[in-house]
Amino acid sequence: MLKVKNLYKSYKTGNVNYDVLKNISFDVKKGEFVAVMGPSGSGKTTLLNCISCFVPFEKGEILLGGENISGLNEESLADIRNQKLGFVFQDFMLLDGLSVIENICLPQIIADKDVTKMEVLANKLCTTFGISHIKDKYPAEISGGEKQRSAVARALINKPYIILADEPTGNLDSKSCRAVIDSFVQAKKELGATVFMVTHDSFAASFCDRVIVLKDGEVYTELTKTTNRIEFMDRLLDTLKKLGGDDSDNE
Ligand SMILES: Nc1ncnc2c1ncn2[C@@H]1O[C@H](COP(=O)(O)OP(=O)(O)OP(=O)(O)O)[C@@H](O)[C@H]1O
Repeated sequence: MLKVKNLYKSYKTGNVNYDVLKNISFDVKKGEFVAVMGPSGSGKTTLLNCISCFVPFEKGEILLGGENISGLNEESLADIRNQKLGFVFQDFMLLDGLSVIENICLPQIIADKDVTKMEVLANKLCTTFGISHIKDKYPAEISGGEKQRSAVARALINKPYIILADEPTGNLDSKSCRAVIDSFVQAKKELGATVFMVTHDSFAASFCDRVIVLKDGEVYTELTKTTNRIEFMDRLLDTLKKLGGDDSDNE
């Protein structure tokens, strides 16, 4: 579903080039729930932004559903962003002037889809994520967890290849955090969704199938859940502790 091959990305500050991503390679299979973790500054957001087609990269390849996005023009990248990617952001990015159901329909409206069909799809997603009772409310009238579940529903309405989530639990209390993670797990189980999430939160990451750990712009290690969530979280915390990062602060 997602293939990253020998990816390099640098930023130029003055005359100096800083290598931020160095020879990153990994795959995410259809229906997998994968997290990216690592210390602050290790390149997680930059990696997500490259996959999101938001920032260009110098070397390497990113394939989405088999299609190589390197070298595509801005118009094609915009199409990919709208039709093949679903986004869930830390601060929800719901439009205040639209109701929950209108927010969920937004990617379909942008893609100029049929209104009746989009309403059917949006209502189904509301049922799946248990937000039918708030679908006519506005973002200011719903809780943080409900906002995130609405954002997950919106990310899924165009049936994207993959959902990209940037710190989706970062602003939430533990109950709302759990609601968001449950909605990803549900999207994976019931809709076969593929989810790729950047997080500092080992509790959230412990619900994933696999965690890619970055250090100084390189893949330090990949951890796969083999037995149960608690054992996986212990291994994650051990690994993050060895890195000396700031990611073991959620327990
Ligand atoms: N637009 C930019 N211009 C120059 N340098 C940048 C830019 N964006 C990020 N960087 C640098 O790239 C490195 C990686 O940043 P990035 O935001 O990807 O790390 P991160 O792992 O997501 O960090 P955090 O966990 O703190 O969010 C950092 O050293 C950062 O200062």
